[in-house]
Amino acid sequence: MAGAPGDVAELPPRLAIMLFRNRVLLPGAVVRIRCTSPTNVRLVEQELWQKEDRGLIGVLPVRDLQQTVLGVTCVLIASPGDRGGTALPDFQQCLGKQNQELVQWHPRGVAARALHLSRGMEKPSGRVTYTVVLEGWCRFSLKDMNARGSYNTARIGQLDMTKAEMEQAEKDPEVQLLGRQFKVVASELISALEQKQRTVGRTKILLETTSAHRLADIFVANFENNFEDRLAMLDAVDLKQRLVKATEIITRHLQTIKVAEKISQKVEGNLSKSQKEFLLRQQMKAIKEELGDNDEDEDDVVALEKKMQNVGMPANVWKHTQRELRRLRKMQPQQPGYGSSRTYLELLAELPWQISSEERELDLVAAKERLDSEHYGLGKVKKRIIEYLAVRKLKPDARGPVLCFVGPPGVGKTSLASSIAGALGRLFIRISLGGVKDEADIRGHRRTYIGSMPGRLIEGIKRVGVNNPVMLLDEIDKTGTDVRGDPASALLEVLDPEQNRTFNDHYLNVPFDLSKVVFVATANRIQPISPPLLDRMEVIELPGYTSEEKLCIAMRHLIPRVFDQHGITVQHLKIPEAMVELIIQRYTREAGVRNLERHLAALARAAAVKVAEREHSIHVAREVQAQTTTTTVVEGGEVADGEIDMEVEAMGVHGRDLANAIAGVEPWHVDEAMVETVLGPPKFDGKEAAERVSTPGVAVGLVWTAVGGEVQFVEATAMTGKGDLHLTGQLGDVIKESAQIALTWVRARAAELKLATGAERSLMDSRDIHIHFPAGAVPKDGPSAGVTLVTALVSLLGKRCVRADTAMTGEMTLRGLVLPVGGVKDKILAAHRFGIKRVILPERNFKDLQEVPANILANVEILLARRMEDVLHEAFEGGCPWRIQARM
Ligand SMILES: Nc1ncnc2c1ncn2[C@@H]1O[C@H](COP(=O)(O)OP(=O)(O)OP(=O)(O)O)[C@@H](O)[C@H]1O
Repeated sequence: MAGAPGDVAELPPRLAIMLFRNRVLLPGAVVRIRCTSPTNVRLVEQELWQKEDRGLIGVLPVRDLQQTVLGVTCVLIASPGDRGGTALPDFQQCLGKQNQELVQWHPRGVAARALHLSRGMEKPSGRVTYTVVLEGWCRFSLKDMNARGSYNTARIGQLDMTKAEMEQAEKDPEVQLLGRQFKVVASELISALEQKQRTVGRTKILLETTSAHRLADIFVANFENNFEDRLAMLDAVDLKQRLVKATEIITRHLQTIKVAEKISQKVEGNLSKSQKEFLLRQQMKAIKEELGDNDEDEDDVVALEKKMQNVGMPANVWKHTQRELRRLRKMQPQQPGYGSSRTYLELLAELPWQISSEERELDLVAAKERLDSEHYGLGKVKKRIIEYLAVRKLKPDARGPVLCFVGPPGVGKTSLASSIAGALGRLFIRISLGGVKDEADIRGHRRTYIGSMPGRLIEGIKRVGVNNPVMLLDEIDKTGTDVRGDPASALLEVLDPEQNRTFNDHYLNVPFDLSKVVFVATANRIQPISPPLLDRMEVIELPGYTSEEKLCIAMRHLIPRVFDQHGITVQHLKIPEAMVELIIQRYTREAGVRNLERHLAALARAAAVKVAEREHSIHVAREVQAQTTTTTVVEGGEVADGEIDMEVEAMGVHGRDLANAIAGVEPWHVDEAMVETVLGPPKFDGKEAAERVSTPGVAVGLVWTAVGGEVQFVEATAMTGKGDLHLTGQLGDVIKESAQIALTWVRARAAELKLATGAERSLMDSRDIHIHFPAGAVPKDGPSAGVTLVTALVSLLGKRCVRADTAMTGEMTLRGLVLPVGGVKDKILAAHRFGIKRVILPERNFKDLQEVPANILANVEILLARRMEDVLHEAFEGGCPWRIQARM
């Protein structure tokens, strides 16, 4: 017998029959069965095992009418788990009784051949068993059944067509169409299965190589478990009927798969978010474990959460934090945004939501002592600070004004603020606002920006770690406005007690209570501070120091502090008062004491080097001494000690120093030469004014700048031209106008002032005048140079020099009136520092003189002028050389 299953050459008229209970073998299907019942063992033995060509047997489905078990274990190899059906359709009646069992034979069966046979023995009983792999071959019909020994044989009739008949039938277009239809459904099923399991490769090959009707049997045998459907397939002898039935069964199967797929998707979707999250988390954990990754990040987040629980966040902030934490948990550390989210949460965890430093009971006497011990002078300022502290003591939650110290650099504004913190027993934090032009610097950037950060205030609060520090808003006048917003308006919110309770930093995005913070501000000038901001502060002015004050500050505060900072003591260095005075006069000309402190530090550094060297030489000298005690041998008549001395000298220590070092520590006295060695030649010699005013056309003015009062020279020169005025030296509009006024006034009074008469007059008017303000890189503005400008012009045109010891200030009008100006105290101090002995002031600035220390007034002669003529009268040696008619 040859050919594939289904290709029927010829079937024998009689076949031994094996009964398949509730199961159907279809042509092309392969099953493995284990035969243990005596009937089947005998059948296999006689019909298959003992026959050489391992012949054919008939497999006949039987339906159980009584649920008992036959001794046949049937396993469908290609479709395991064949369980069979239980329904009873209209069955061709073929009742038989066997072993007391009621079964119903199906009138059609399938001839099968054994692909494989094996014989076994049951262990305890010694009974023989067979395992047979059968392949369905072709359909037959049952004509009658006879017993042959213990099993049945049956007369059969061939149902399937022969190969030739089949080829003929396949040409039928309807068969072809049905065949194609079936193959489409079959391939769809294969693709559907392919997505789920990748073991359908063999079936796919069959799809391409096998004819449709044979495939129909194979597919139903493989994919359909239903007994009735399989029976119906067995009964479908006609090709068309078979293809239709198979298409129907396979389509149904396909639908089932699709529906099952949909359902499972739906079920998956219905898993609650948290269940899904849990599942994924578990999976992630398992993967991490598998990879050996430690769970540090997760632990970190837990630690972060714990930390947050303990910082006492307000309820709304805690809610917000929880949301953010949940977001973080869902992220992978490598994911973009993880880092920023973490940094943000860390900030939330680090902010002192509830942490306040304990404010000790305020002792006003101690506070005063402290202020006095840390700062020399500043009586009025200290008084105001004590008042401020007293109010806080009586009413701790009082919303007092914000103190704003205004004054030139180095006058102690910062250190006063830190003394306030010390007196209150609070921590101190300094926020530098110099150059802040972006509102985001105060309020932070929104987190949507890359690299966003909290503002300086929140950053400061985080740094200081308590919510009630003394916060110094340093250089509040240096905040500017540009397209990036107005920092001053953000500061308004900060300084307003009504609003700062819920200060909103853009980065933080939750309100932070700044109401417990004590704010103190500093500024060099009041003018740049916006009026609303200024309105929220109480301005306390700190003018510059006199030389005497500077001397006291240096002796009492700066020198001890500088010594301490450099690790030296009075045993190492002594700076006499005269030398400090020298430094003040010749090396500094500032309102504060910052440069003075710097110079003293330079001396201390030089002393530190000396001390270190000295200690080294003592060390070396001791070694030398130790050596000299043993080295007493004379070589070539020379004493070895001499050689050793030379060796020590080579290391940079002079014999005298060494002697000193060995004798004991001598303090190093600072003298003039030493000052010059360390600080260089003096910067100011007191002769500058005299040199500069030695030619006509130069006058000495006093101006007020951000760094206090300043001495300002005005130089004027004339040249042939058209009578134009040229101005240089970075001048603002107001000062330019002052120059114009001055020139007009002088030209208008040329005759009175006897500067020019008749023809000279027109000559003078046709000359160009050039006025220059030295220190050309420094911008200058303001009206107070008016009188100086006139004086310089009169000096130029009258060809007489002004007095070198006299400086002046004052605005002037076209009528020659001298108007009062600001910053008088600073200006007088500046003049004093400069070595100027006489100062001409507008008469109405008289009241400002009360602020000037008496020792300054004793050294500087103050001349008050109401009119320009008065100024001119005092500005030149021996009074005004010209007759001036005073008129109003
Ligand atoms: N009256 C004073 N008594 C003792 N030390 C002083 C006095 N005035 C200033 N100092 C010292 O001078 C130095 C500079 O002072 P500080 O830094 O407070 O100046 P500032 O006015 O804040 O300057 P800036 O405007 O540049 O910030 C500090 O070491 C300070 O202690």
